Amino acid sequence: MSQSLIEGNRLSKVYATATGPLVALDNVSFGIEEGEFISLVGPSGCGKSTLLSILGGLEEKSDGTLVLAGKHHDAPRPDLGMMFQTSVLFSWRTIRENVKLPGIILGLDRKQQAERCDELLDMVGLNGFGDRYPDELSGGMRQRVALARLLAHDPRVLLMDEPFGALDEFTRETMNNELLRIWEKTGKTVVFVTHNVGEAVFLSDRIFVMTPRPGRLEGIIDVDLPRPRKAEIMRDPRFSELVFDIRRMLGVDH
Ligand SMILES: Nc1ncnc2c1ncn2[C@@H]1O[C@H](COP(=O)(O)OP(=O)(O)OP(=O)(O)O)[C@@H](O)[C@H]1O
Repeated sequence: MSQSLIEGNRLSKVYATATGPLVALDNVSFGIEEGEFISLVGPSGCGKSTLLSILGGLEEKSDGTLVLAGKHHDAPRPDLGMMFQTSVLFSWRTIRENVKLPGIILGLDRKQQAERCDELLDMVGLNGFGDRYPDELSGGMRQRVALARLLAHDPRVLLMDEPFGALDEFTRETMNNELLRIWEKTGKTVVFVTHNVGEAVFLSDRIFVMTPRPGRLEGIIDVDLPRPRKAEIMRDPRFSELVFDIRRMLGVDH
């Protein structure tokens, strides 16, 4: 059987805390295929960020194995990119300089990076904003910059931790549409953390449903909705059915 791009096998994470060991992830196994859009959903504290950090090589696992593109994986690497809820932009650098930063750190060709930066700003709808500073932009625009920066060094896998969680509902929907458009165009593999079940159904090929204490993978849901997806898909009875099934798995609708 061919190997998945990312394979987690019996992953566990135990944190040492003042009150004793805390099991944040318990025996989590999965495979993620190249080009898939995966969401991790579950209530606060079920281990979504911990799992994403382990996937990003930022956090050490306590047990289990993790393989990325056929190699054991436990440290940050250039074919991974991470994006967080707040954009962590450098306020003294222009938007263009912020977007180019990962490429500079990785020592990529500066001319190519400059061209790519302009293409990316265009792609995220920020054409003409390259010389502005982060403080001059709205929260939604700053997350667009973060998205362009995430793509700047052309990582194979995008790890996104509630990237639009701090945005208002309308901006979040716009960003979700943009993300899907970019994902369809670039064919990246995405792992996306969210509390929002509707957002996960709208975006994903498959949803990893997680439950807390200890953090477990309760089940994996195939989202059998057609693509490309537009907001109208939310009117599809199958959309509501999937949202309901996931909420029930999470114990929300009794
Ligand atoms: N560095 C740490 N030290 C000790 N405990 C931690 C640490 N990081 C996370 N935890 C604990 O591990 C569990 C899982 O946390 P995690 O942040 O992964 O959950 P989450 O599902 O991402 O939550 P949220 O949706 O609120 O961000 C929680 O009980 C949390 O308190």
